[in-house]
Amino acid sequence: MLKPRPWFNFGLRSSHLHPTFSSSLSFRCSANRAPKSSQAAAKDYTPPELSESSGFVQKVLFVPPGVSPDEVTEEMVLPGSNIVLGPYAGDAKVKEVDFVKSSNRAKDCPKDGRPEFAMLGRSNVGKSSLINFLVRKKDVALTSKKPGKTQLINHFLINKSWYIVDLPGYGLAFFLIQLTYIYSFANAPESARMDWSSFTKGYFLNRETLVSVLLLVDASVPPQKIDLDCANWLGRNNIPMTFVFTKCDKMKGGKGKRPYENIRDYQELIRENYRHHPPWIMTSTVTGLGRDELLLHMSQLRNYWDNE
Ligand SMILES: Nc1nc2c(ncn2[C@@H]2O[C@H](COP(=O)(O)OP(=O)(O)OP(=O)(O)O)[C@@H](O)[C@H]2O)c(=O)[nH]1
Ligand SMILES: [Mg+2]
Repeated sequence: MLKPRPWFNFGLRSSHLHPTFSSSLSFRCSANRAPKSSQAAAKDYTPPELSESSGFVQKVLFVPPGVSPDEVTEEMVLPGSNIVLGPYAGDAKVKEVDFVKSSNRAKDCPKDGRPEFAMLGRSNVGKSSLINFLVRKKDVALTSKKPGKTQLINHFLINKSWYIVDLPGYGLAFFLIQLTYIYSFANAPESARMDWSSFTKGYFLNRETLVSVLLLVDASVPPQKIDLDCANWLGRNNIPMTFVFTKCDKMKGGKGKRPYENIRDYQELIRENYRHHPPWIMTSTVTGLGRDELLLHMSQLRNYWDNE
């Protein structure tokens, strides 16, 4: 039996064709106020006006267990995110990390019942780097400039009490095809694009101790259909997720969009599919953006999980 995770009922729409509420999330990052660095990007993003109804708060902010939407104030929203900090947050420091094992099937993963967070995202999005960043160690998880580095389900035990799980990336074919400029693949059916191995899918569908997926999305490129497909697949299967935008330090020049613009575009697409916006947060392993905030978010989910 999967433990209920009531904080993650985002209400995935059955059809992607019916956006029911308009674009009400107020990004105050206008083109005239383009931030100079990614840190500035996070600071420049201000949460929506909280004077509006609690229904509005629920649509754009992630309100965790223990918090009523009516009591949310701007100070409670973690910088560079839509995440409200609640009473379950705490004990967010990483004091020690141990690599436990690599598994090639969900069945072989640790069975000690400890809660875990899984890193999911396209190959090369920065999953392994984010783990090293969170635990402040260089080489706990192996990273590479070339996609396809992580091939198994890798469990890292934090403070002897919870796990971060590194996974192989999806979309390797997509990545290679993009490189060779064959864009037709982008129009392939979802099933064809969701090319990550069935063992990874088995992990998501059967892992009882999974508190949340961290779905990593590269903020330095425009929204990719494969990432939206992945979010929808998780939503359809009631698997809780947090969007973690990576590489927020990368600044595009010329016509290239800046990370916060890509994030805004991505969120507009997500909003079409969900009644409540899932939690999201901006990060950069280069500038340190989002580390403490993400750990706090993970702590509130984990502590709630532990107490239920
Ligand atoms: N500029 C920048 N580069 C990053 C960031 N995070 C990761 N990278 C780089 O992205 C590349 C891929 O990182 P990995 O962590 O190996 O990516 P992965 O998602 O684990 O890739 P697979 O194991 O192939 O699925 C490496 O060259 C990293 O240095 C970031 O926040 N900013
Ligand atoms: Mg990796």
